[in-house]
Amino acid sequence: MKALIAVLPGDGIGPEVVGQGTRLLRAVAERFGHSFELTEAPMGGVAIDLTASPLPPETLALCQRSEAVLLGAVGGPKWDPPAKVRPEQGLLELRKALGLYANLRPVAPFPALYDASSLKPEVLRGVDLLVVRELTGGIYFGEKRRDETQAFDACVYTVEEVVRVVRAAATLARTRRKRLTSVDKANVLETSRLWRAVTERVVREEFPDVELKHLLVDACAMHLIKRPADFDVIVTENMFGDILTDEAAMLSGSIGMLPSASLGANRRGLYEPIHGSAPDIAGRGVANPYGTLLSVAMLLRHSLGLEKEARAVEAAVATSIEAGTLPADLAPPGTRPAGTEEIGTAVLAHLGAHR
Ligand SMILES: NC(=O)C1=CN([C@@H]2O[C@H](COP(=O)(O)OP(=O)(O)OC[C@H]3O[C@@H](n4cnc5c(N)ncnc54)[C@H](O)[C@@H]3O)[C@@H](O)[C@H]2O)C=CC1
Ligand SMILES: CC(C)CC(=O)C(=O)O
Ligand SMILES: [Mg+2]
Repeated sequence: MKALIAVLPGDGIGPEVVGQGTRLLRAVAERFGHSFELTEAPMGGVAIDLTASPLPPETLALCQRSEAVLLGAVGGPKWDPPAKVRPEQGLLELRKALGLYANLRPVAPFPALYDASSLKPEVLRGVDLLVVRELTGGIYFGEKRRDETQAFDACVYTVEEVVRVVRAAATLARTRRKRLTSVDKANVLETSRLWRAVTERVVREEFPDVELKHLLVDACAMHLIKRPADFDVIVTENMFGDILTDEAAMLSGSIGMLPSASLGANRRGLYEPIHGSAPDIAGRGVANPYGTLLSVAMLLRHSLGLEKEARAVEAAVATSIEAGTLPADLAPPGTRPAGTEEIGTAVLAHLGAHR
């Protein structure tokens, strides 16, 4: 198949991990007989430096005409306040402009990495959960104001915004263990009371075969590390999903392991690891690229419909991890960690074996 893929490396370790992602996409195209046209564009801090805008119109237009977007990460101290324009605004605008309201963040720790996690192996055994985070509403997109004495961030959710993300999550739950946990703060927030009522109605009327439970977000943070194997699909609002998935990443051993897919009404999707630009390790060639490589698998599956290729990538990643090719954030003490590029090379080598 032919596909146009936009590539937005971004800032910090973004270009390092995305570099391995594009190598992998080219290798998949070559080995499976596809034609992927990869076009790079600036987004985030690098775009502010070039154009004064974190999401230049040309970058947005490229993403809009592409089948999929592969992104690294944006942000860094260079663009922190007092800078007026922030790289993160570009990412929020891009998600909104592409209508990507459902952010899928799977958490399925590799057994070979149980010892790298701060949790006990017996807690991690059997963990296979999917967080569906609402991505284009809530407090990240509400009106913001600030004066000398106070600041204000509005959190707004409409019924329609909740309906569509809950439908997406329940549809995914149907393909899994049919268990959906909706996470909110309905004991305090009005938006959460709306969220809970709408979720109840949508699941009862449209997904009677899916078991629905509700959890308050603070309790969910606890249950996620106490009994993570009990969860199947979690659906939650934008900010709660952002925070809970950084926490859930610790089940997998490192934040560098988790991929994501951001989807909307059509097949076009944005694929990115869940981590940020990691300025503390940028430029050293040591960043963990596995989250990005697994995001490539999600891109192949969700936007291009290439299931066989997606599985081949996931199998190559699993083989590389089982073979002990581990970056500094995962390598056991006393072992030599593999660099970012070395990991990319190992995964390409294993891809041949998993055709
Ligand atoms: N989607 C995006 O583009 C995101 C951007 N950010 C931005 O990134 C910048 C840094 O934010 P932080 O809070 O430090 O979060 P971060 O996720 O960039 O880093 C947190 C910690 O995890 C480590 N880490 C992250 N990814 C890693 C990887 N692939 N391999 C090895 N170690 C990794 C970092 O070295 C750091 O110690 C900020 O400007 C923030 O706004 C943060 C989250 C998401
Ligand atoms: C706008 C982003 C920086 C928010 C974030 O942390 C994420 O999407 O994971
Ligand atoms: Mg985050």
